[in-house]
Amino acid sequence: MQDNVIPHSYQVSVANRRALNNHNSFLIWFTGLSGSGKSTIANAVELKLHKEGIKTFTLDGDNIRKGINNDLNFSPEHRTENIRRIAEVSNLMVDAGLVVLAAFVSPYRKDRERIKNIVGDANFVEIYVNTSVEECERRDVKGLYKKARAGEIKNMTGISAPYEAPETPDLEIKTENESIESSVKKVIDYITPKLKLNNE
Ligand SMILES: Nc1ncnc2c1ncn2[C@@H]1O[C@H](COP(=O)(O)OS(=O)(=O)O)[C@@H](OP(=O)(O)O)[C@H]1O
Ligand SMILES: Nc1ncnc2c1ncn2[C@@H]1O[C@H](COP(=O)(O)OP(=O)(O)O)[C@@H](O)[C@H]1O
Repeated sequence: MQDNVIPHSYQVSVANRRALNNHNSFLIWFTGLSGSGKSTIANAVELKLHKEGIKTFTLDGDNIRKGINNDLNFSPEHRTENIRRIAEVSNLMVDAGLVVLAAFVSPYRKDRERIKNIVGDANFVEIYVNTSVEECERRDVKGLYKKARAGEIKNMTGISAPYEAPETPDLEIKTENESIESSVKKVIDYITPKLKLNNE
């Protein structure tokens, strides 16, 4: 379908943009159940980076499922398409020189593999926010687990739809007996060396 689409070659490269920003650009992908802590950690990490002068952007359900992906539901096929589009948007933002933080349930391993292929292995950090479904249900931040138990929500990840945990994430955060500050510090410690430009 795209055979006759021939990309233009641009004169400003991603390396030029990174150099201008004086930091590297890449995608930090948070995966985990609803209520596991993805948004909380991503937001706090972004704030810390922003205060350090790092150019960032956060992608999450609010700006994606209510906007560009408002045609998608929670069927396996639509979740796959949801993640594919987010990966493509992330790829553009990484090319634009940003540190992108993405917080999505992203329950399927093959979909997360595809993100890595789209943005490139070197530009992808996978963080598994590992919180048990029991704890997520106790937290029930948005009341969705209650609705799922009552049969009002179908395909609820962890209850009536699968979550395929990462086997070799770059970083695993277990939030159950850990403060938010401590989880955030683990992420910051992991990504800080990656912010340095490759030629430094
Ligand atoms: N059926 C079902 N399963 C899981 N989550 C549900 C569902 N229905 C609505 N929600 C709410 O939508 C948020 C998950 O959207 P995502 O785009 O991250 O999902 S996915 O990656 O496409 O699986 C998720 O947000 P978070 O709580 O921030 O994870 C939920 O609030
Ligand atoms: N170590 C932790 N890291 C992140 N969230 C935590 C942690 N400990 C407790 N929480 C709580 O868990 C909830 C996570 O909700 P949220 O960030 O919206 O999850 P998600 O984005 O994965 O759906 C918040 O109420 C948060 O205060």
